Amino acid sequence: MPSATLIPSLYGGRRPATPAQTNLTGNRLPSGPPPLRFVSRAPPRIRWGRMGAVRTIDDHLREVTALLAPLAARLEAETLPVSGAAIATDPARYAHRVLAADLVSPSALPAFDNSQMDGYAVVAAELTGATEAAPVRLAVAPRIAAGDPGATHRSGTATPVMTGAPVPQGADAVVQIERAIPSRFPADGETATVSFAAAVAPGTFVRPAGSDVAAGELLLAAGSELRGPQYGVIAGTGATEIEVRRRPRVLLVSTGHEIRDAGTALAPGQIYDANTVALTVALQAAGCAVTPLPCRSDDASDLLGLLAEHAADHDLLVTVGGVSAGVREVVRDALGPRGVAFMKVAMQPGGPQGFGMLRLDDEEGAPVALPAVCLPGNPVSALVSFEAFLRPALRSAQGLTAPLRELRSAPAAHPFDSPPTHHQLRRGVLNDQGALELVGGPSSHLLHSYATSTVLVHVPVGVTTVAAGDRLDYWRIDG
Ligand SMILES: Nc1nc2c(c(=O)[nH]1)N[C@H]1C(S)=C(S)[C@@H](COP(=O)(O)OP(=O)(O)OC[C@H]3O[C@@H](n4cnc5c(N)ncnc54)[C@H](O)[C@@H]3O)O[C@H]1N2
Ligand code: MOO
Repeated sequence: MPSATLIPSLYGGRRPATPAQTNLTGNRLPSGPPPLRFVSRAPPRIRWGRMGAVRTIDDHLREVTALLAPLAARLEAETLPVSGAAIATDPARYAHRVLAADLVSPSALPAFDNSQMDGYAVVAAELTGATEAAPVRLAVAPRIAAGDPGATHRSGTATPVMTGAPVPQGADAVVQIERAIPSRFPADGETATVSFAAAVAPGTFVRPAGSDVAAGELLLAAGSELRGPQYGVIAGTGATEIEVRRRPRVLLVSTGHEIRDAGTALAPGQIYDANTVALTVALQAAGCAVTPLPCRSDDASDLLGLLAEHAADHDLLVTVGGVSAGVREVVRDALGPRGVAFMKVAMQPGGPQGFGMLRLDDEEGAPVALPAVCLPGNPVSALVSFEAFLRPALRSAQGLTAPLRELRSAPAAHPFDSPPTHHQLRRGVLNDQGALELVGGPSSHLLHSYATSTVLVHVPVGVTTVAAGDRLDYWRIDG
């Protein structure tokens, strides 16, 4: 079985952050202990290559997280009604929401002591000494069903109670109907007695009031991600509305003059746009409201025109493509002179990256500052970069208590080589033996391989050869 290692650092950084550190855009990094720190995770049987000075995944994640951190203050609370009808009517409104403030339970769950079984409520002390040879016989009291008001228990009786029914005051245990003699409830109006051939411990099959959550107790902490169970327990306490964080509004601009929408005819050399769709879904799953506006031009002025029109309505710009070393790199050309830095992370895929506080004028000439994260255009590079940097940074900015995916480790199913100068994030699946099988090669155009994978497998910087059985870190990407 794969072992779980719930540590914050995924990848291993090379230098600790100091309180005075600033990032590439001049923003001061948070002081105190860095949230993501170097943890040596060298598996013993992996051969290590030479380590150069590299920008690690942790280094880059720390800076992207710092860039997005001020978003938190802008994501004010909004009220969300909670009901099955509201959720069924507008499911998108309820997906991937984050609680804005601690939620205190308005009532106790369960609200009253109730029965966990269909059976007889009794006073346990009255069954002391009951045996098959000498059963204890009690008169049957009027039946209590779920939804009936509570009753007061009379000594010397056993009260038929159904699952969820209030246990009558004074009774302290429930005996399942199967253990009663006879093992069926008397008919309506029938005067009867019931016998018990064994003692019962006090508290048996009684669900005490407040045993799940007490009134006034913390129900869910600020930063909780709301899924079915969370909405369920909120409704169960009787709460009808909650405060959630406003979604970050993300302007998603995939670039490239050769890119076209599916459904249109392609000229030679053109390709369909996979990145806009994949990243729209990925950003939505990270809680964002996404505006996908592709830029089908490699001309920086076209991109700047699009940004001038839409920047002010958004909290974050995510671009895809146009960041490497070609003749015209539209994102570099347009954003480089306006506050965004471009660099290489020692990671494959996802080497070329950009981020910073973009400063430009809107259509009316008013200055706008917008955090920008610029991902490389190869589809696998874009998605892996999203996983490694943007997803955790966005989740941190929304105050989520667990911004990172759970990191686990498992043995490699087969041997493979790795470039020692780069972290590798290979795509793979866990096989039936719990070992990691790679899917496809390392190249970053292999989107189908990514789409049929369920995990990202991390091979650290310095590793040249992985043998079958070497333990590697991985995290799931299928949820
Ligand atoms: N001389 C160098 N060339 C390249 C380097 C380098 O360091 N030196 N880095 C390589 C790496 S690594 C990557 S990753 C890419 C990044 O390139 P860009 O961010 O500039 O992206 P593009 O050139 O625009 O596109 C790359 C690739 O991906 C395809 N693409 C782009 N957008 C989409 C989309 N929306 N849907 C589907 N496919 C898309 C595009 O057609 C290209 O094939 O640069 C390397 N080159
Ligand atoms: O490193 Mo690029 O992001 O793979 O192809």
